[in-house]
Amino acid sequence: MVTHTLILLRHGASDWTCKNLFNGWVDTKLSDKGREDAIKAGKLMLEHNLLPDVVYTSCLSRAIQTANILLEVVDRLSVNVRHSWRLNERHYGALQGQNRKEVAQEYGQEKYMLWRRSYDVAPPPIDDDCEFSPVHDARYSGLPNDTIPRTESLKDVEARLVPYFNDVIGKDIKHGKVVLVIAHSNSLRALVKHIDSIDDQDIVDVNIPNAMPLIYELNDDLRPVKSGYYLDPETAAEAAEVVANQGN
Ligand SMILES: O=C(O)[C@@H](CO)OP(=O)(O)O
Repeated sequence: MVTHTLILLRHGASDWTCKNLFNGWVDTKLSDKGREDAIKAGKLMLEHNLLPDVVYTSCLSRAIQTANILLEVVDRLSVNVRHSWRLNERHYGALQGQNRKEVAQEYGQEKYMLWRRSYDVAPPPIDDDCEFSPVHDARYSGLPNDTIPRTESLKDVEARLVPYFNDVIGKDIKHGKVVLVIAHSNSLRALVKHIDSIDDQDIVDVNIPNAMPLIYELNDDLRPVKSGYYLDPETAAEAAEVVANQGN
């Protein structure tokens, strides 16, 4: 049976992640640590001879910066990098720009975790006149106004992302290209949920660490031949635990 390689990677740490702020669709940039994260991820992929033929990223700078740094490390700056808003982080609504710890303290741990990790509960929506709203951002000017989210649950992310995975990214995978997808904590949770057929309840416990390559071998139907695995499972598990506890 022919299998195809898909590599999923969350961008390196952003400047806001380091300050414990919710990012969402806000165009935060990589921190110094995030740049180092991207270099390490590239080196690890090089060590394992996992070299992308094509890269898909979101429209957000932290993912694009990660792609650029990583491609330089693996000496593949010439590969196509395709951007899509469908790979963007989940829109965190009115929580964008707020401190995780303060949100947890103000609304309580249960609500905080419901907003952060539940499948179908979205945070309160952002106002269009808020400085963190994407409605006036030129990169989304081609989208109908009602397609631009004001908040999203993981379910909403899955709905906008899975068709793009199946119809666009999937085409390259089926053509035998090694595909690297560089996205975000929650857009990758939605993708992993879809690929691994994870239950709505169980996805609550899945956390994706920054810049840890997660490898899938897929068949022609884009179904996993075996479950996804991290190239450095121990470090990935520790880093996922840190993500899970952010804000506690
Ligand atoms: O801030 C965000 O948008 C995400 C990380 O990118 O946060 P969390 O992991 O808490 O969902």
